[in-house]
Amino acid sequence: MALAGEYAAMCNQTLIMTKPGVTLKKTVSGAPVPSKRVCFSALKLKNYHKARLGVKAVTQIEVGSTTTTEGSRDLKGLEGTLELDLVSEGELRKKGFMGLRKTKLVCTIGPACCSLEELERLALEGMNVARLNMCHNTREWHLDVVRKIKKLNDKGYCVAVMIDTEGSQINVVDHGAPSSVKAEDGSIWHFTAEKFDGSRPLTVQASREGFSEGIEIGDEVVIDGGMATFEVVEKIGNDLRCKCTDSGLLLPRAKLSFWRAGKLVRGNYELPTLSAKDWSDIEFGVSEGVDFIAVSFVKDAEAIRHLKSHLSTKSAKLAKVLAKIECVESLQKLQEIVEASDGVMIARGDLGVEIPLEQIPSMQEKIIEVCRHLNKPAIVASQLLESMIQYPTPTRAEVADVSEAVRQYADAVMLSGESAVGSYGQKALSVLRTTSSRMESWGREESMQAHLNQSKLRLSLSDRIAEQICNCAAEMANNLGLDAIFVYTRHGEMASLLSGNRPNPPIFAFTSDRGARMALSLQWGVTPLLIDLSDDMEANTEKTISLIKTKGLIKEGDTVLVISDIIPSCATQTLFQSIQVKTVA
Ligand SMILES: Nc1ncnc2c1ncn2[C@@H]1O[C@H](COP(=O)(O)OP(=O)(O)OP(=O)(O)O)[C@@H](O)[C@H]1O
Ligand SMILES: CC(=O)C(=O)O
Ligand SMILES: [K+]
Ligand SMILES: [Mg+2]
Repeated sequence: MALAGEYAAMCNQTLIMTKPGVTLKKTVSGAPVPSKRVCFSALKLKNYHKARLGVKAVTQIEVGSTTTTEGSRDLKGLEGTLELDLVSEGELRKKGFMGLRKTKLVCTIGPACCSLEELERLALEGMNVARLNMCHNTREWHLDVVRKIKKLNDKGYCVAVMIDTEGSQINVVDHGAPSSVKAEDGSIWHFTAEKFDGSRPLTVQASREGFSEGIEIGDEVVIDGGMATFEVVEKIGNDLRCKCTDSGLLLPRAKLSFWRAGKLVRGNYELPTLSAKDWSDIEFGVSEGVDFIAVSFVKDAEAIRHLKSHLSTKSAKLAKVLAKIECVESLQKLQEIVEASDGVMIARGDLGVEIPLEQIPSMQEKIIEVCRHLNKPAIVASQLLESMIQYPTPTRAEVADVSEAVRQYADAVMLSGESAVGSYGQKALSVLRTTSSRMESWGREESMQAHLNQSKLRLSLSDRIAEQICNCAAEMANNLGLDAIFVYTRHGEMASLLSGNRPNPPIFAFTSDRGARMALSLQWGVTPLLIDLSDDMEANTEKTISLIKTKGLIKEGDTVLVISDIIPSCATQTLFQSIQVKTVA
């Protein structure tokens, strides 16, 4: 058996392989389990071998199928509640296991969708994560949105909250008009950091004092990655006089970048990744218990490590730190940044200001690949359905862009202005949802999953065992055409490792850790559920199957693969890990 062979090869000095067909008496936390074994072949590391070889953990891999015999076991103490969010439950009822969407949906919240009713409509439409961009609006406004989302979660939704830092960027603060202004070819503009009253025509106030440091005559000022271009013709103190060389629109908060001979110029100033305002926003996020902190303009892994270690001293519930890949430096240090972070956002808006647009698609594919190898979630962001800010239908090209992100197995796709300020936010979300689902089912029908050679992520034997179990479990679930994967997980680790394999059946992750449940909201194919778990795995499985059955979401004959990273706290402190296939009786 390949699975057993792989195991034996991995740690052959510690495992004994039994012959296929040999039935081993299974014990869970010392208790015999009255489950009917249909077929059974197994590997088992016995305790005496453990002692003889000086191995700390016992690993039992069971490959076989059992029929759950509900009722044969004393179900006392198994009663409890299972928090499955309303939306997944509805989807499951309507479309069955394979109908569950795998790609997660992130919505930027703004004035167009910030009432409780509007937020609920987005939640119903499938929003998994609500993003708050700290560049915009007030602390009170953000607080109000966070509180409303908590209210929705209390009602049975499961929407995680992400804050996105402002970061150090140079953008237009004022250009003398409430909306856009056209810069005409040959017109001369004045760029300054000074505040001015609205009456000065052809003047742009930039967001940073030192914006012109290191900039020379002849350099180019590019607006929003190419919306308009100027040439610096004179420096007057810290101000720049510029001639428009490529006419176009200046939008409110447009981004400025500086170029010399086709290369991006970094001024002498070194802007910190996290400004004083960012730190204050992070304190706010921590105090409100947000689930994700997305860090803008990450230049190296150190900024991420620094924030993570700061957070670890702050509270028991750790927000996950996402690195936004949106500048040249983040591309140059991609691997180390992804390694240090809990996931990334491919922020194509600013990335397109810093690299030529034609490089964005290949960069996106590369970043997703690096993330998949390191098992970190990746969000594809910006302009996915940009035209829907104004129009009720997307362009065909936009639908193709969303489909491509799904085909590349991004964990999540994101709406920006479409939901924050657009007229058709809910409709845009529905386009993301239906497009993702269609692409996912097409991929399954055509068996397009290229099996990813998982890089060896973990160093310790027990972590590598967990990793290998998940790789094998995902392959088994696909090959056997199982209905679902049930993973019982303390902190989400095994659910995440399973997700990394992009298996066909949905992954139901049972956890008693609220933070872990929310963090899993961003992971491909995982439906996280909250439940009280005990050390008795058999009891956990029976309890969940019984509760899901009571809800009418699972029926006789359904087959589920069961794995777990729950380590019993029994006296021997043995690590118990198994793969079981259960047929619901
Ligand atoms: N909280 C908010 N309040 C008001 N407007 C918002 C808010 N959040 C977003 N917007 C609007 O939606 C637009 C798109 O939002 P988004 O956060 O994606 O982008 P951004 O500000 O261009 O850049 P970045 O994501 O790089 O910080 C913004 O330009 C802004 O006009
Ligand atoms: C999302 C974001 O920050 C960007 O696209 O630039
Ligand atoms: K931002
Ligand atoms: Mg950005």
